[in-house]
Amino acid sequence: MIKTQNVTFSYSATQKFHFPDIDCANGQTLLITGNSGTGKTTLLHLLGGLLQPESGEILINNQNIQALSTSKQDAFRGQSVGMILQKSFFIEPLSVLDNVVLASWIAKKSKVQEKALNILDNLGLKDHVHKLPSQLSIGQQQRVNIARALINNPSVILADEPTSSLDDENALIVARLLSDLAKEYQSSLIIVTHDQRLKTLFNHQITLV
Ligand SMILES: Nc1ncnc2c1ncn2[C@@H]1O[C@H](COP(=O)(O)OP(=O)(O)OP(=O)(O)O)[C@@H](O)[C@H]1O
Repeated sequence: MIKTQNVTFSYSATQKFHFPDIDCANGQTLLITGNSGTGKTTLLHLLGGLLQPESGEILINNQNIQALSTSKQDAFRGQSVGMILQKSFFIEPLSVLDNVVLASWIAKKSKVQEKALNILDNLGLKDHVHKLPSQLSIGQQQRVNIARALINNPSVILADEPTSSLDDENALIVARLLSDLAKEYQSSLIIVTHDQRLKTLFNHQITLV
């Protein structure tokens, strides 16, 4: 689960964000919407530890992240948070499979080839595991991104606009897949998006203004 209380953040003295509190249980999906510039990506980066809040608390599995030292925060997040960023960043000379295995090596110092193959298979990428990421379509690359975020069984999955570059059919497939996987893995899934197509799919929503 992930919860926040009174989280604030500023990039400058003239622009202060005061975010609504979040409460997302295991297996649940929370959709965060809002117009451009309302702070969706900023909030996701705060939840993922890429930014530090000015004040307030972020609790993952009841652990207050800010109470940990910086190195412990990094280790904790590496093991308990999976991030799916808007743009896919792969190690281009490595195969799809090796890109996913590498994510487990970085976070846990273990190489989990079988598990990576299973997840990629679940995501319909069985025939593509030995290809280079650049040989896949954008929708397929997005699914590799998802596999990489899931390889360490994260308690929390954070997805930034995971469907905005996809056509209607693939957008719905990816959104449903993410939500189904969150249920299966009992992870909390947070999706930030301005993709109106997702609004009808999820009951649990917050709109930033
Ligand atoms: N690194 C930064 N330095 C200064 N200001 C920033 C930085 N990143 C974002 N901002 C500002 O913070 C505000 C919120 O940006 P953010 O990217 O979180 O919004 P968003 O809701 O995700 O927007 P979009 O839907 O367009 O991606 C914007 O006004 C933006 O210009």
